[in-house]
Amino acid sequence: MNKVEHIGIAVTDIHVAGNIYETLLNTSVYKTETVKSEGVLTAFLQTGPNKIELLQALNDDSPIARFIAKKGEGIHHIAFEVDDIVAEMHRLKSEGFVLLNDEPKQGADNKLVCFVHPKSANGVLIELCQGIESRD
Ligand SMILES: CC[C@H](C(=O)O)C(=O)SCCNC(=O)CCNC(=O)[C@H](O)C(C)(C)COP(=O)(O)OP(=O)(O)OC[C@H]1O[C@@H](n2cnc3c(N)ncnc32)[C@H](O)[C@@H]1OP(=O)(O)O
Ligand SMILES: [Co+2]
Repeated sequence: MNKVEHIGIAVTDIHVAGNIYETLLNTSVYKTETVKSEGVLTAFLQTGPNKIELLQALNDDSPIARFIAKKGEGIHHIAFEVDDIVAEMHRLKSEGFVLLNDEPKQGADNKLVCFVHPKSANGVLIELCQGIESRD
């Protein structure tokens, strides 16, 4: 695990939240992206080396919709950058962590991602991210 790649925040309206975080961080949303496979619309902001990913549900089946229904808006996950997501998935699995996908899957912002169940990490949903351009 190299560093925190982004912090994911579940929001009901990505435009309202985007304006709030642009003012708060004194920066602009640099990318919005729909990830249909995840049922999410995302918006990214960067301040220094840190990224914030705002996430709005595309439909009621979205994990974001279920999260907000249960817990309201707020921090949804912490994503870590890894060099080799397959190797990290094997390592975590061998250490007994519960992975939510068996293969890396397409994430936002040009990443391959995998999620670790919150029950494996003291109630925190963890995302592993590998930049697609860094794959050989
Ligand atoms: C990929 C695009 C983008 C990117 O960065 O590239 C993203 O980050 S997309 C983010 C959205 N996608 C995901 O979150 C995929 C992984 N998530 C899941 O598979 C589910 O959301 C899961 C399994 C974490 C929860 O599923 P579900 O909500 O259907 O189940 P429960 O409501 O029964 O939850 C089980 C248990 O976990 C607690 N929970 C749920 N979500 C979270 C969370 N984000 N953080 C912490 N805890 C969470 C929930 O409260 C239940 O606990 P319990 O004690 O039983 O109430
Ligand atoms: Co994320």
